Amino acid sequence: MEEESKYHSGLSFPFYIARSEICVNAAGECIGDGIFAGHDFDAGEHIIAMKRPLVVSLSTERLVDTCANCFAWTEGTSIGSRLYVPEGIKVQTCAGCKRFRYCSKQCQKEAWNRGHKHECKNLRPISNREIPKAVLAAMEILIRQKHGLIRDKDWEMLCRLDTHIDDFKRNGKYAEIELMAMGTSQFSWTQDTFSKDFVAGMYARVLTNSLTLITPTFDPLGIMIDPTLGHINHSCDPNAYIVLDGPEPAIRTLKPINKDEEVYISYIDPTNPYARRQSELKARWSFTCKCTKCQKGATLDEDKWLIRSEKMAQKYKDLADAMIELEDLGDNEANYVGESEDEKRLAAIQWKAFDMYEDEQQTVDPQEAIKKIEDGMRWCYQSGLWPINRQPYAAFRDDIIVNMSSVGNYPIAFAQCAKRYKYILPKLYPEIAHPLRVVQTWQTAMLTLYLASEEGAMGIAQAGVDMSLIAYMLVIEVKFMSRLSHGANSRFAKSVSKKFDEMTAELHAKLGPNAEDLMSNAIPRQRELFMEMGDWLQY
Ligand SMILES: C[S@@+](CC[C@H](N)C(=O)[O-])C[C@H]1O[C@@H](n2cnc3c(N)ncnc32)[C@H](O)[C@@H]1O
Repeated sequence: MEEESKYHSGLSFPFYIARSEICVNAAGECIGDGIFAGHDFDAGEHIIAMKRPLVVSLSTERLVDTCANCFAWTEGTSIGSRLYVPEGIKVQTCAGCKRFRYCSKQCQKEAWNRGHKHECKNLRPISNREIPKAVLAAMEILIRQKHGLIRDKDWEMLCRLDTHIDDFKRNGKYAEIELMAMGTSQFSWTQDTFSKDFVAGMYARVLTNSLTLITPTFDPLGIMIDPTLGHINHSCDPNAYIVLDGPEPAIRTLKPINKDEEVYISYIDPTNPYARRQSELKARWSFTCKCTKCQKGATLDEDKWLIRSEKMAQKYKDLADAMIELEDLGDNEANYVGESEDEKRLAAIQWKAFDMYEDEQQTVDPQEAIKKIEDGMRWCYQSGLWPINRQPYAAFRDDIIVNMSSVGNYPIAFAQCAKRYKYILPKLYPEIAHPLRVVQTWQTAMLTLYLASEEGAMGIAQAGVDMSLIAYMLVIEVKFMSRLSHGANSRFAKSVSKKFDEMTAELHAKLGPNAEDLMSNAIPRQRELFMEMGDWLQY
């Protein structure tokens, strides 16, 4: 790989692929590979950075506003937290296929040469048809291989990834795989090259080995499949993560990793309770997770309730009983709490919370989503069962911030950010340069800055509060942490640095020659005031 040689010159190769002890079958035999550190790494370093994943497929909603080559998402956030996207950028539809859009002639040309020229004409007659992203990804893989556009080494590594066909046959989903594979063959015009079974295997491989394509601020854009990235195994207590800098994915370390230690990322939200993590991994990736965290079972913070199940208010016991009677909660393994009657009630209450969460996540209209999120947050809060950092209570809060911002209710979004900053981020992401902690702090900083620019900070600032200094304090934090979370040369870290420079210049102009002293004296007090704002809202 040409990109490999530029890293760690003088050091041994940064990673290697070998048999992993975590992937074992029922007989205890190692049946899978993983990625291992080629030398020692500190936290906040990158292990691999590559030019782009082998194949990417944008989700249907993102096809209209995202460049299919460099993945620049052109819709700006109202609070400016996506400053890494060049200003004024727009995407234009490919005149041939009318499906993909590009932000420049250069991007269109790169995609064309990478393989689009072999599919563009064939996609034209089906331009109005919605094609699932996994089918589009499998189509691209087959087309590129048919035309000799995938390197032998990549193809060989890709084909080594497990298809999990036997699991699909066992869980009754194979018929669906075959159907999708038929579409993949037909739309890609590769029936002459690849057998039906081979295509079914490749489609299944995409389903079980793809990762989420994300922006540098972790908004999901689609899926990516890559032979190297696809070899990284999962842990609910990962020592690494994947971050994208435009089209360039990098594996970065969350914790120090010693030479020959296995590198793990998390395929799911590792802040979820034990049973939910297990069930999600089993359903989507067909394995029973035995990572160090799962070995501790439901004993960690993610599984703590505020009170014991038998202490639940009678009202909630009654509601739970009604739910158990009405809903089919028999197969409720993702919410498993325990065997007693009260624990089963607790599982039903939790089921309802996650059901509400999944429903609001599917809701496109922000006003409607806000109503659903508020119902969900109230459910968690008023039940008296949820610690503030237990899921999905914490995840509801992330969504209320996004939706309140998108309808222009910045004061509430801000107060929720303050609560999250004070109570949730340090608990859920104890590593200070955890990429989600950094990105959410950045979102808070930009929201604060926006409010600082509004007359009277839209009525939220109280005596003594200086919103621009609070924003500055948060930007300083992100500036230092983003070097570790995203890399000093990443577009994200550079856009944060640029914002920091602009804010520094403005504050100097406003405060005069003693600006530095004035700021360093005032910031600790502003931090205290910001922390107090974390208690403004009841929930
Ligand atoms: C993206 S692949 C990772 C590479 C894979 N080990 C291989 O050799 O092809 C995902 C698959 O790896 C296995 N796997 C990943 N993490 C695992 C874990 N923590 N425990 C058991 N199996 C795991 C599962 O079979 C899963 O479906």
